[in-house]
Amino acid sequence: MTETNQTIISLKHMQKAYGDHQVLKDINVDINKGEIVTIIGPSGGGKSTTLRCINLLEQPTGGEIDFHGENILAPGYDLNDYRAKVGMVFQQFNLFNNLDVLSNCMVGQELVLKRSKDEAKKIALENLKKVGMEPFIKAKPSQLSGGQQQRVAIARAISMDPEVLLFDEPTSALDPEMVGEVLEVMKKLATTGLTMIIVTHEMAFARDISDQVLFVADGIITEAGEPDQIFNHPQNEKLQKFLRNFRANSL
Ligand SMILES: Nc1ncnc2c1ncn2[C@@H]1O[C@H](COP(=O)(O)OP(=O)(O)OP(=O)(O)O)[C@@H](O)[C@H]1O
Repeated sequence: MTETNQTIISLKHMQKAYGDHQVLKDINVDINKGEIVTIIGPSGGGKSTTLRCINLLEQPTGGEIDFHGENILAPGYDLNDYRAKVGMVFQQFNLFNNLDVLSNCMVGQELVLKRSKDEAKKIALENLKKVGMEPFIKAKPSQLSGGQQQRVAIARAISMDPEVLLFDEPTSALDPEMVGEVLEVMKKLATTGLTMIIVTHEMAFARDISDQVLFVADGIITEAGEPDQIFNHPQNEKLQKFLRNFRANSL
Protein backbone atom coordinates (compact mmCIF):
# COMPACT_ATOMS: atom_id res chain seq x y z
CA MET A 1 0.00 0.00 0.00
CA THR A 2 1.01 3.62 -0.44
CA GLU A 3 4.16 4.56 1.47
CA THR A 4 4.63 8.14 0.32
CA ASN A 5 2.97 10.29 -2.27
CA GLN A 6 6.07 10.63 -4.39
CA THR A 7 5.00 10.33 -8.04
CA ILE A 8 6.94 7.62 -9.84
CA ILE A 9 5.15 7.49 -13.21
CA SER A 10 3.04 10.18 -14.88
CA LEU A 11 1.23 9.53 -18.12
CA LYS A 12 0.52 12.86 -19.80
CA HIS A 13 -1.79 12.94 -22.80
CA MET A 14 -0.45 9.54 -23.81
CA GLN A 15 -1.75 8.33 -27.17
CA LYS A 16 -1.36 5.23 -29.29
CA ALA A 17 -2.60 4.80 -32.85
CA TYR A 18 -2.29 1.84 -35.17
CA GLY A 19 -2.64 3.49 -38.56
CA ASP A 20 -5.98 5.33 -38.46
CA HIS A 21 -7.12 3.43 -35.38
CA GLN A 22 -6.63 5.73 -32.37
CA VAL A 23 -6.59 3.10 -29.61
CA LEU A 24 -5.42 5.40 -26.80
CA LYS A 25 -6.78 8.91 -27.16
CA ASP A 26 -5.63 10.81 -24.09
CA ILE A 27 -4.37 8.90 -21.08
CA ASN A 28 -3.51 10.99 -18.01
CA VAL A 29 -2.62 9.63 -14.59
CA ASP A 30 -0.08 10.01 -11.78
CA ILE A 31 1.11 6.84 -10.06
CA ASN A 32 2.78 7.17 -6.70
CA LYS A 33 5.58 5.12 -5.21
CA GLY A 34 4.19 2.04 -3.49
CA GLU A 35 0.75 2.49 -4.99
CA ILE A 36 -1.33 -0.45 -6.21
CA VAL A 37 -3.19 0.60 -9.34
CA THR A 38 -5.64 -1.64 -11.17
CA ILE A 39 -6.92 -1.03 -14.69
CA ILE A 40 -10.39 -2.33 -15.45
CA GLY A 41 -12.75 -1.83 -18.35
CA PRO A 42 -14.51 -3.38 -21.33
CA SER A 43 -12.76 -5.60 -23.85
CA GLY A 44 -10.90 -3.61 -26.50
CA GLY A 45 -10.98 -0.40 -24.44
CA GLY A 46 -7.19 -0.04 -24.33
CA LYS A 47 -6.15 -1.56 -20.98
CA SER A 48 -3.38 -3.81 -22.30
CA THR A 49 -2.22 -1.17 -24.75
CA THR A 50 -1.83 1.29 -21.87
CA LEU A 51 0.35 -1.20 -20.00
CA ARG A 52 2.34 -2.15 -23.11
CA CYS A 53 3.03 1.51 -23.78
CA ILE A 54 4.28 2.02 -20.21
CA ASN A 55 6.61 -0.94 -20.78
CA LEU A 56 7.56 0.33 -24.25
CA LEU A 57 6.54 -2.93 -25.83
CA GLU A 58 4.48 -0.48 -27.86
CA GLN A 59 5.77 2.97 -28.74
CA PRO A 60 3.24 5.69 -27.80
CA THR A 61 2.39 7.92 -30.75
CA GLY A 62 1.81 10.99 -28.62
CA GLY A 63 2.18 12.48 -25.15
CA GLU A 64 4.66 11.76 -22.38
CA ILE A 65 5.62 9.04 -19.96
CA ASP A 66 7.43 10.69 -17.06
CA PHE A 67 9.50 8.46 -14.76
CA HIS A 68 10.67 10.27 -11.63
CA GLY A 69 9.78 13.51 -13.41
CA GLU A 70 11.71 12.85 -16.63
CA ASN A 71 10.08 12.15 -19.97
CA ILE A 72 11.39 8.77 -21.08
CA LEU A 73 10.21 9.42 -24.65
CA ALA A 74 12.52 12.42 -25.00
CA PRO A 75 15.61 11.95 -27.18
CA GLY A 76 18.68 10.93 -25.20
CA TYR A 77 16.85 9.33 -22.27
CA ASP A 78 18.59 6.14 -21.06
CA LEU A 79 15.96 3.55 -21.83
CA ASN A 80 18.11 0.66 -20.58
CA ASP A 81 17.86 2.11 -17.12
CA TYR A 82 14.10 2.52 -17.41
CA ARG A 83 13.62 -1.00 -18.80
CA ALA A 84 15.60 -2.47 -15.91
CA LYS A 85 13.36 -0.72 -13.39
CA VAL A 86 9.99 -1.55 -14.91
CA GLY A 87 9.16 -5.27 -14.92
CA MET A 88 6.23 -7.13 -16.41
CA VAL A 89 4.27 -10.29 -15.73
CA PHE A 90 2.40 -11.56 -18.78
CA GLN A 91 -0.87 -13.42 -19.24
CA GLN A 92 0.97 -16.36 -20.87
CA PHE A 93 3.81 -16.48 -18.26
CA ASN A 94 6.58 -16.22 -20.94
CA LEU A 95 8.97 -18.50 -19.04
CA PHE A 96 12.00 -19.99 -20.82
CA ASN A 97 10.77 -23.52 -21.47
CA ASN A 98 14.24 -25.02 -21.86
CA LEU A 99 15.38 -23.75 -18.44
CA ASP A 100 14.37 -25.07 -15.04
CA VAL A 101 12.56 -22.93 -12.48
CA LEU A 102 15.71 -21.78 -10.69
CA SER A 103 17.52 -20.86 -13.91
CA ASN A 104 14.46 -18.97 -15.11
CA CYS A 105 14.80 -16.77 -12.03
CA MET A 106 18.58 -16.36 -12.35
CA VAL A 107 19.29 -15.71 -16.00
CA GLY A 108 18.04 -12.11 -16.16
CA GLN A 109 19.85 -11.22 -12.96
CA GLU A 110 23.14 -12.50 -14.36
CA LEU A 111 22.78 -11.08 -17.87
CA VAL A 112 21.10 -7.75 -17.21
CA LEU A 113 22.04 -6.89 -13.63
CA LYS A 114 25.49 -8.57 -13.87
CA ARG A 115 25.00 -10.35 -10.56
CA SER A 116 27.29 -13.29 -9.76
CA LYS A 117 25.84 -16.79 -10.03
CA ASP A 118 25.86 -17.18 -6.24
CA GLU A 119 24.09 -13.90 -5.62
CA ALA A 120 21.54 -14.53 -8.35
CA LYS A 121 20.84 -17.98 -6.92
CA LYS A 122 20.39 -16.64 -3.39
CA ILE A 123 17.95 -13.97 -4.55
CA ALA A 124 16.07 -16.40 -6.82
CA LEU A 125 15.65 -18.88 -3.96
CA GLU A 126 14.40 -16.17 -1.58
CA ASN A 127 11.79 -15.08 -4.10
CA LEU A 128 10.76 -18.60 -5.09
CA LYS A 129 10.19 -19.22 -1.40
CA LYS A 130 7.97 -16.13 -1.18
CA VAL A 131 5.70 -17.49 -3.94
CA GLY A 132 5.74 -21.06 -2.58
CA MET A 133 7.72 -22.50 -5.50
CA GLU A 134 10.99 -23.40 -3.74
CA PRO A 135 10.20 -27.16 -3.83
CA PHE A 136 10.05 -27.01 -7.64
CA ILE A 137 13.40 -25.42 -8.48
CA LYS A 138 14.52 -28.29 -10.72
CA ALA A 139 11.24 -28.55 -12.64
CA LYS A 140 10.84 -27.36 -16.22
CA PRO A 141 7.87 -25.03 -16.89
CA SER A 142 6.07 -27.77 -18.86
CA GLN A 143 5.95 -29.90 -15.70
CA LEU A 144 4.07 -27.20 -13.77
CA SER A 145 0.44 -26.09 -13.66
CA GLY A 146 -0.46 -22.67 -15.05
CA GLY A 147 -0.79 -21.24 -11.55
CA GLN A 148 2.65 -22.56 -10.61
CA GLN A 149 4.18 -21.17 -13.79
CA GLN A 150 2.70 -17.76 -13.10
CA ARG A 151 4.08 -17.83 -9.54
CA VAL A 152 7.53 -18.58 -11.01
CA ALA A 153 7.08 -15.69 -13.46
CA ILE A 154 6.33 -13.40 -10.50
CA ALA A 155 9.42 -14.67 -8.61
CA ARG A 156 11.51 -14.07 -11.73
CA ALA A 157 10.15 -10.53 -12.11
CA ILE A 158 10.76 -9.51 -8.49
CA SER A 159 14.27 -11.02 -8.58
CA MET A 160 15.13 -8.15 -10.96
CA ASP A 161 14.34 -5.63 -8.18
CA PRO A 162 11.90 -3.56 -10.24
CA GLU A 163 10.62 -0.23 -8.97
CA VAL A 164 7.39 -0.82 -10.81
CA LEU A 165 5.87 -4.17 -11.72
CA LEU A 166 3.22 -4.37 -14.44
CA PHE A 167 0.78 -7.27 -14.66
CA ASP A 168 -1.14 -7.86 -17.90
CA GLU A 169 -4.18 -9.99 -17.03
CA PRO A 170 -2.03 -12.35 -14.96
CA THR A 171 -4.84 -14.82 -14.25
CA SER A 172 -6.72 -14.77 -17.55
CA ALA A 173 -4.93 -17.84 -18.97
CA LEU A 174 -5.48 -19.91 -15.82
CA ASP A 175 -8.04 -22.57 -15.02
CA PRO A 176 -10.46 -21.11 -12.44
CA GLU A 177 -9.14 -23.24 -9.57
CA MET A 178 -5.66 -21.72 -10.02
CA VAL A 179 -6.65 -18.08 -10.05
CA GLY A 180 -6.77 -17.81 -6.25
CA GLU A 181 -3.19 -18.95 -5.63
CA VAL A 182 -1.81 -16.29 -7.99
CA LEU A 183 -4.02 -13.53 -6.58
CA GLU A 184 -2.89 -14.45 -3.06
CA VAL A 185 0.76 -14.08 -4.08
CA MET A 186 -0.02 -10.69 -5.63
CA LYS A 187 -1.86 -9.55 -2.50
CA LYS A 188 1.18 -10.45 -0.42
CA LEU A 189 3.45 -8.61 -2.82
CA ALA A 190 1.22 -5.55 -2.56
CA THR A 191 2.15 -5.21 1.13
CA THR A 192 5.89 -4.93 0.39
CA GLY A 193 5.94 -1.35 -0.91
CA LEU A 194 6.39 -2.36 -4.56
CA THR A 195 4.52 -0.17 -7.05
CA MET A 196 2.14 -2.39 -9.02
CA ILE A 197 -0.01 -1.64 -12.07
CA ILE A 198 -2.40 -4.48 -12.86
CA VAL A 199 -4.77 -5.01 -15.78
CA THR A 200 -7.43 -7.36 -14.49
CA HIS A 201 -10.91 -8.72 -15.05
CA GLU A 202 -11.05 -9.86 -11.39
CA MET A 203 -13.28 -7.19 -9.88
CA ALA A 204 -13.31 -8.48 -6.29
CA PHE A 205 -9.52 -8.59 -6.36
CA ALA A 206 -9.34 -5.05 -7.79
CA ARG A 207 -11.70 -3.82 -5.07
CA ASP A 208 -9.64 -5.47 -2.33
CA ILE A 209 -6.11 -4.64 -3.42
CA SER A 210 -6.22 -1.22 -5.12
CA ASP A 211 -5.24 2.19 -3.88
CA GLN A 212 -6.43 3.56 -7.21
CA VAL A 213 -8.67 1.99 -9.86
CA LEU A 214 -8.60 3.26 -13.46
CA PHE A 215 -11.63 2.54 -15.64
CA VAL A 216 -10.36 2.61 -19.23
CA ALA A 217 -12.92 2.65 -22.03
CA ASP A 218 -12.65 3.90 -25.62
CA GLY A 219 -9.02 4.89 -25.15
CA ILE A 220 -9.38 7.19 -22.16
CA ILE A 221 -9.45 6.90 -18.38
CA THR A 222 -13.14 7.52 -18.07
CA GLU A 223 -13.14 7.39 -14.28
CA ALA A 224 -10.38 7.01 -11.68
CA GLY A 225 -10.64 6.71 -7.94
CA GLU A 226 -10.43 4.63 -4.82
CA PRO A 227 -12.23 1.27 -4.89
CA ASP A 228 -15.16 2.59 -2.83
CA GLN A 229 -15.85 5.30 -5.40
CA ILE A 230 -15.41 3.06 -8.43
CA PHE A 231 -17.35 0.05 -7.19
CA ASN A 232 -19.92 1.57 -4.82
CA HIS A 233 -20.43 5.11 -6.15
CA PRO A 234 -19.51 5.10 -9.86
CA GLN A 235 -20.24 8.42 -11.54
CA ASN A 236 -19.69 7.65 -15.18
CA GLU A 237 -22.49 5.99 -17.13
CA LYS A 238 -20.16 3.62 -19.01
CA LEU A 239 -18.65 2.44 -15.72
CA GLN A 240 -22.13 1.95 -14.22
CA LYS A 241 -23.10 -0.15 -17.25
CA PHE A 242 -19.84 -2.12 -17.14
CA LEU A 243 -20.40 -2.99 -13.46
CA ARG A 244 -24.05 -3.90 -14.08
CA ASN A 245 -23.00 -6.29 -16.86
CA PHE A 246 -20.24 -7.72 -14.73
CA ARG A 247 -22.60 -8.34 -11.80
CA ALA A 248 -25.25 -9.89 -14.07
CA ASN A 249 -22.65 -12.24 -15.59
CA SER A 250 -21.22 -13.29 -12.22
CA LEU A 251 -24.49 -14.64 -10.91
N1 LIG B 1 -0.84 -4.53 -32.58
C1 LIG B 1 -2.06 -4.04 -32.84
N2 LIG B 1 -2.41 -3.63 -34.08
C2 LIG B 1 -3.63 -3.13 -34.33
N3 LIG B 1 -4.60 -2.95 -33.39
C3 LIG B 1 -4.31 -3.34 -32.15
C4 LIG B 1 -3.03 -3.90 -31.79
N4 LIG B 1 -3.05 -4.18 -30.47
C5 LIG B 1 -4.27 -3.82 -30.01
N5 LIG B 1 -5.02 -3.32 -31.02
C6 LIG B 1 -6.41 -2.83 -30.90
O1 LIG B 1 -6.44 -1.89 -29.86
C7 LIG B 1 -7.68 -1.94 -29.15
C8 LIG B 1 -7.42 -2.04 -27.68
O2 LIG B 1 -6.81 -3.29 -27.39
P1 LIG B 1 -6.34 -3.70 -25.93
O3 LIG B 1 -5.75 -5.06 -26.03
O4 LIG B 1 -5.52 -2.62 -25.35
O5 LIG B 1 -7.74 -3.76 -25.17
P2 LIG B 1 -8.06 -4.32 -23.73
O6 LIG B 1 -8.86 -3.27 -23.04
O7 LIG B 1 -6.83 -4.78 -23.05
O8 LIG B 1 -9.01 -5.55 -24.09
P3 LIG B 1 -9.12 -7.04 -23.47
O9 LIG B 1 -9.81 -6.90 -22.14
O10 LIG B 1 -10.00 -7.74 -24.46
O11 LIG B 1 -7.74 -7.60 -23.39
C9 LIG B 1 -8.46 -3.11 -29.74
O12 LIG B 1 -9.38 -2.60 -30.68
C10 LIG B 1 -7.39 -3.91 -30.45
O13 LIG B 1 -7.92 -4.58 -31.57
